[in-house]
Amino acid sequence: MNRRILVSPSILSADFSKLGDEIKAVEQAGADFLHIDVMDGHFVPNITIGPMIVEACKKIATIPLDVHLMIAEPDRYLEDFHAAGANILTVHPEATHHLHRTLTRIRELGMQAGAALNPSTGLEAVRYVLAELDILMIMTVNPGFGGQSFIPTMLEKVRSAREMADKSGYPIRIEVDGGVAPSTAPDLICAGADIFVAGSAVFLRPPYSDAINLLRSAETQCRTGE
Ligand SMILES: O=C(CO)[C@H](O)[C@H](O)COP(=O)(O)O
Repeated sequence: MNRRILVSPSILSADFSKLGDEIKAVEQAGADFLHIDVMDGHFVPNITIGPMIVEACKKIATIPLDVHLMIAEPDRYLEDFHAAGANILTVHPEATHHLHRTLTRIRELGMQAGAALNPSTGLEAVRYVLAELDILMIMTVNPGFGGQSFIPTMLEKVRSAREMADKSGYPIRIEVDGGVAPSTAPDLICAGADIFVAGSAVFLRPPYSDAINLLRSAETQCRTGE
């Protein structure tokens, strides 16, 4: 297991009254990406932020913006999020009729393409688009809210996703989102995850550098079986 673990703090758990400072703080604490959860109150029950806020984040952040679209008909907004400064754009196959076309367009625009699977969605949803994928995100909670409990059966799904990605021969990263914490991180790394989205485990556990290092150090526990 030689993959470097990347940490993508989710600003959903940040203090929005001082978002700029929060972004600078997680960057200084060693975050690899900045995770931005876009929710439309339709595909998921919650409503969060749109391209305008992504654009504002881009003015502050120097690390890549990892934008997760939890919205219906994401194809309508790919250009907007690209213009706003997204570096990675992740969509849900459950929300688009033509995933292959969506992923292709994301890459054409110059962004990395991600597909996120709800807990109940099987890996078959992405099997035939692996060539178009940079990141496969396994949702380890039902999308919509921060601070939910990790769904234990998702571990097996992460393992199968890693196997499928490795067999494909494409350099696909496995990102996990939801309930990622020091208690769940070692098993997730052992199962093959290499990008951690973490909202409450970072923003609600200052100092942020300790929180991020704690998640990364789970790698050692996996290697040694501690
Ligand atoms: O997509 C999400 C929820 O739908 C999130 O990224 C969420 O912010 C993760 O939060 P936590 O780390 O607190 O579980």
